[in-house]
Amino acid sequence: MKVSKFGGTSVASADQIKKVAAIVQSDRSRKFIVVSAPGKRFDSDKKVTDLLIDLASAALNHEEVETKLSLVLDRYKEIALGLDLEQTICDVIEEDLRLRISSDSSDVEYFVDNIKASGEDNNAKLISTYFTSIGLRAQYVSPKTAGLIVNDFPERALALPEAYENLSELKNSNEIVVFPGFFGFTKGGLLRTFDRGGSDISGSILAASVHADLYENFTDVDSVFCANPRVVNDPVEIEEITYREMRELSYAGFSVFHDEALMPVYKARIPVCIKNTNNPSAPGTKIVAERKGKHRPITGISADSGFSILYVSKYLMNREIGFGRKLLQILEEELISYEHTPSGLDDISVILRSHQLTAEKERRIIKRVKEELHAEEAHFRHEFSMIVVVGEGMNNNTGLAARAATAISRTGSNIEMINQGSSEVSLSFGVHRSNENKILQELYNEFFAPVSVG
Ligand SMILES: Nc1ncnc2c1ncn2[C@@H]1O[C@H](COP(=O)(O)OP(=O)(O)O)[C@@H](O)[C@H]1O
Ligand SMILES: N[C@@H](CC(=O)OP(=O)(O)O)C(=O)O
Repeated sequence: MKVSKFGGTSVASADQIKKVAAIVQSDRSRKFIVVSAPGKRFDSDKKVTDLLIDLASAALNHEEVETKLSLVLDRYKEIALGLDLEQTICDVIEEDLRLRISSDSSDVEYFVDNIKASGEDNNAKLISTYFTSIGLRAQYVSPKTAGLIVNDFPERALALPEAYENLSELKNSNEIVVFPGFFGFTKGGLLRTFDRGGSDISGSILAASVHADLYENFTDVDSVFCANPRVVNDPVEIEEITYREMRELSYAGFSVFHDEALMPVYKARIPVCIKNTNNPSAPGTKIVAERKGKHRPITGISADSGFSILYVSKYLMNREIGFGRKLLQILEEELISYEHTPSGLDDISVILRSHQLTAEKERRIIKRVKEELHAEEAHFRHEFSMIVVVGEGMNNNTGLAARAATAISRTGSNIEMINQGSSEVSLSFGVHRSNENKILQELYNEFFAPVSVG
């Protein structure tokens, strides 16, 4: 049996949801359907999740909410109309949203998560109503009743082990289960959402829980490409990719599949297939434990912005026992996680995601590093991107790092940091954000573009 997740673009309009229904009808093993909130219908459109975030912030600031509420409700109304559904489902959605907006907002994080999650929750209700209306035996299942238990981390919750046991009960369902993605509940019953794009995570948890034969992730592209198709024109399609490779790539920019969605299916050894709702007969990309046959040393190149570098230098740092630990502890106490720590004899750089910083946090960190660690120099630099070259074949291939560095130098860009992942499937370059796209293009030309002879 299969768990099939349909992303925001796949459920953005009535026509898209009709395609989803046809996909479900065409294969009886598609028993678990995980859905996102309605996404973008066209490039300049707004995702319902973003409309809901605007709505939550207006409510929190005691601003007028009716206009923002209508923007959300109109999306569902349009979909319901296009699917010939009765008004009742829109009334259910409106009542639900009004309840969420008028709820106690003293716990701001809970209030925002609760409104954000309504996007998938109400869409799942609507889609199961539509499935039933066309004769499919389907039921909406709430993550609360099903027991998708998560930790108490607002906006970035993680599933707890008991979630898998609870969800495994759904295996016995005689009907198609329509399950909203993106959120779960703490042991105390509080709703918490996953990271943005987290419906992929819900699908993966469900697939691992019910021991699915396949986890299908339906989106709006025929496959995962070896580079972002929004930057590189017509990139090579990836037929098969390993969990390790996909984790590295999706972590650093392949937004097509959330990196946290890999762990549950990886542990349960469930293959994943990324497919296109708009072209379901295309084979898609398979994510597997091991690839067979011959393949290129490089599988993909990703790029992601939003990184900062904390640079610290102190003469004889290499001789000082515990320097690195103390430095990282200062970050830990500011609730900051880090990505890489390239170092020299007398200096160290800590690469981290900029969204975790505030001006106040930066000031405190620099002060402590100078006063407590007696660093001679400590400062933050911002606006960096990470370019990650990934491939299982990299460790048997000498010269790849040199080829990549030479390609980057052809763009005239400076490399701020190089890190060869200890897993030996990745090589990361820290570069200034303004150079990100031209570097990605040049690396693509180096490793993937066909060489013309003659
Ligand atoms: N390497 C890549 N391969 C395929 N798609 C990619 C890649 N990198 C970025 N994307 C983007 O990811 C998009 C699909 O992800 P997303 O917008 O989250 O879809 P969904 O709404 O289905 O969840 C594609 O439209 C594409 O622009
Ligand atoms: N709707 C949520 C969760 C999600 O997974 O969406 P999508 O499938 O559109 O990436 C978001 O926008 O973050």
